[in-house]
Amino acid sequence: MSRFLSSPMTASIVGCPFSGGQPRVGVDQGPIRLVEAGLIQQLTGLGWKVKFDGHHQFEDINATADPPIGILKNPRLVARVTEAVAKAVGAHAKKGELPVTLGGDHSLAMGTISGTLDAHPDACVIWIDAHADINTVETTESGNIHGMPVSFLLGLGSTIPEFGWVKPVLKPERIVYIGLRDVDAGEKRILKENNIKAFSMHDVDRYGIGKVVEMALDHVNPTRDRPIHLSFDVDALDPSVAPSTGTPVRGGLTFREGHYICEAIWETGLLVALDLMEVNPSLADVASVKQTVAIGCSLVRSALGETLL
Ligand SMILES: NC(=[NH2+])NCCC[C@H](N)C(=O)O
Ligand SMILES: [Mn+2]
Ligand SMILES: [Mn+2]
Repeated sequence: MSRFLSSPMTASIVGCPFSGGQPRVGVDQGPIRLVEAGLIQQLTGLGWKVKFDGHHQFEDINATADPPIGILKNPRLVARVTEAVAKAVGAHAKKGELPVTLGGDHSLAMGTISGTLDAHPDACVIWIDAHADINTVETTESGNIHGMPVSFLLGLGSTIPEFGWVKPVLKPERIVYIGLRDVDAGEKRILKENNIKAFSMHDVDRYGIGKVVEMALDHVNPTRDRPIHLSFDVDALDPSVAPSTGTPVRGGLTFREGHYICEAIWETGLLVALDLMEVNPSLADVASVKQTVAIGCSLVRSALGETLL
């Protein structure tokens, strides 16, 4: 059950084979592998009506010259792809469907969250990640835009005309993080200055995942009536659980902690959009890839109502 979705409950798969927000090839194959692994049939099996008419083809966006802006890499490409994703996600959400966006790198969340907030302006965001992805144009050291989407959504840092379509639609009190353990110095400052709530792995150890999810919801959704956008970066999980990802960081969530988060968000009845990002099937050995893709599918199933009993 989700309070904001129309019946029959419809999941719209937004497949985004896109890697322009970071340097490693292969993350664009993530959505393809997730669908090949049977994700659509699995969701149908849970009782969802599933809409999927192929992965997005961003090829007409590709070809043109795209020199760095400052140190930002592929800025025009990322800007135009995320704009297209915002439109797709927004259109699904406005029809009362649940957009399930499969990445691709996490820069895509600039699009997915913009789309969600267009359809549900009072939505909050729960961001599951090893990283805060909140670098600004001023603080980024890598120039990889997948480390920056949150700052664009909040309107932090200096603006770039190429990203003019991104409106500062997100308020700092409407986002909460779980799983952080690799946060750049500049990002720590931004989190503090803007009073953004984050639960690191230290908090998960201290309180347990059950309490952390409850505290996260109390912060962004105290009266449990706001729509929820869940943005899940697979690198939030420990690399022993989900090895095939571009920026693994040890000390992450266990298999059950990751799934618990998805189950608990589903249980709120408030889910309106889901992102599953950063699965990179070209990293690590065949068995690790298979494991990571399988976990990507099972996280999505958990967020869409699969129960253990
Ligand atoms: N979506 C991700 N995996 N992000 C990793 C970001 C790493 C680093 N903080 C950067 O800005 O480059
Ligand atoms: Mn990450
Ligand atoms: Mn991320």
